[in-house]
Amino acid sequence: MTLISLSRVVKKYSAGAQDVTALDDVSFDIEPAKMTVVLGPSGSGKSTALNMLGGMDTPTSGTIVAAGEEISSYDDARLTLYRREQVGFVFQHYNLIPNLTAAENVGIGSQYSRDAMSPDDALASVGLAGRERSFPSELSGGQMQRVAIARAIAKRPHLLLCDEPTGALDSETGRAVIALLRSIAGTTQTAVVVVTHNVSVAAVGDATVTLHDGRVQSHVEHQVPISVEEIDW
Ligand SMILES: Nc1ncnc2c1ncn2[C@@H]1O[C@H](COP(=O)(O)OP(=O)(O)OP(=O)(O)O)[C@@H](O)[C@H]1O
Repeated sequence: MTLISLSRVVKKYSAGAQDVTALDDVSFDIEPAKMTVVLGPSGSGKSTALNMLGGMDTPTSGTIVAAGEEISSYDDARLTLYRREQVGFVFQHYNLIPNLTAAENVGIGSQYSRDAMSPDDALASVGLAGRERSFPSELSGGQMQRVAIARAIAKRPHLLLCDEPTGALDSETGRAVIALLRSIAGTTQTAVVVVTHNVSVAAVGDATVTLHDGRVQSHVEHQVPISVEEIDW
């Protein structure tokens, strides 16, 4: 079963007098309960594809269908609801609010959700029980990223989008974060999408979509993904 499908998606930006084609006839599916890695060099269209999946931007042409709804035809108000109810976001630099505790940061991510996990439960699920009252400055990079993941999953999103989630972490901490993201996909119905330019992370996922110059260069399913210990960082 597919959670979200991009079909023949084109995204053009106007940059001064010139148009930039960030996505050029891109089609791929994202499955629930799986981790999909989106790989590609700088400028290949990874963030643009993530923005499309997350309803942060709309295509110039083509369609995006999420859970049976054509979100590419949504107006801003419906896209906001889609993001709020169905999508969790994790960023390279965590984006935590410095003067709020870990639990308060997590609570902010799910304040509009009806069926959210409590911040304490969400933090426990990422291995941070006991750190609820810590401020971001009292946490390591890996712990801050775990708080950010707890914030993203507390509302029980269908889709968890992670843009370079290990980009600011050392290899050991990065492996642990990838292991956590994979276990979230494995233990819930959440579709996890990880954007990276680290080629070795790709084989850890259930599928890898490789972009190049805004086009899908390859889409590979891994029947037996490698373990995080095997990542050659
Ligand atoms: N808002 C925008 N306005 C104009 N051009 C844009 C905009 N956003 C992206 N682009 C262009 O679209 C192309 C794809 O950009 P995108 O950020 O999706 O690539 P990326 O693979 O995520 O790169 P990186 O790994 O460096 O983040 C690039 O040529 C970029 O300059």
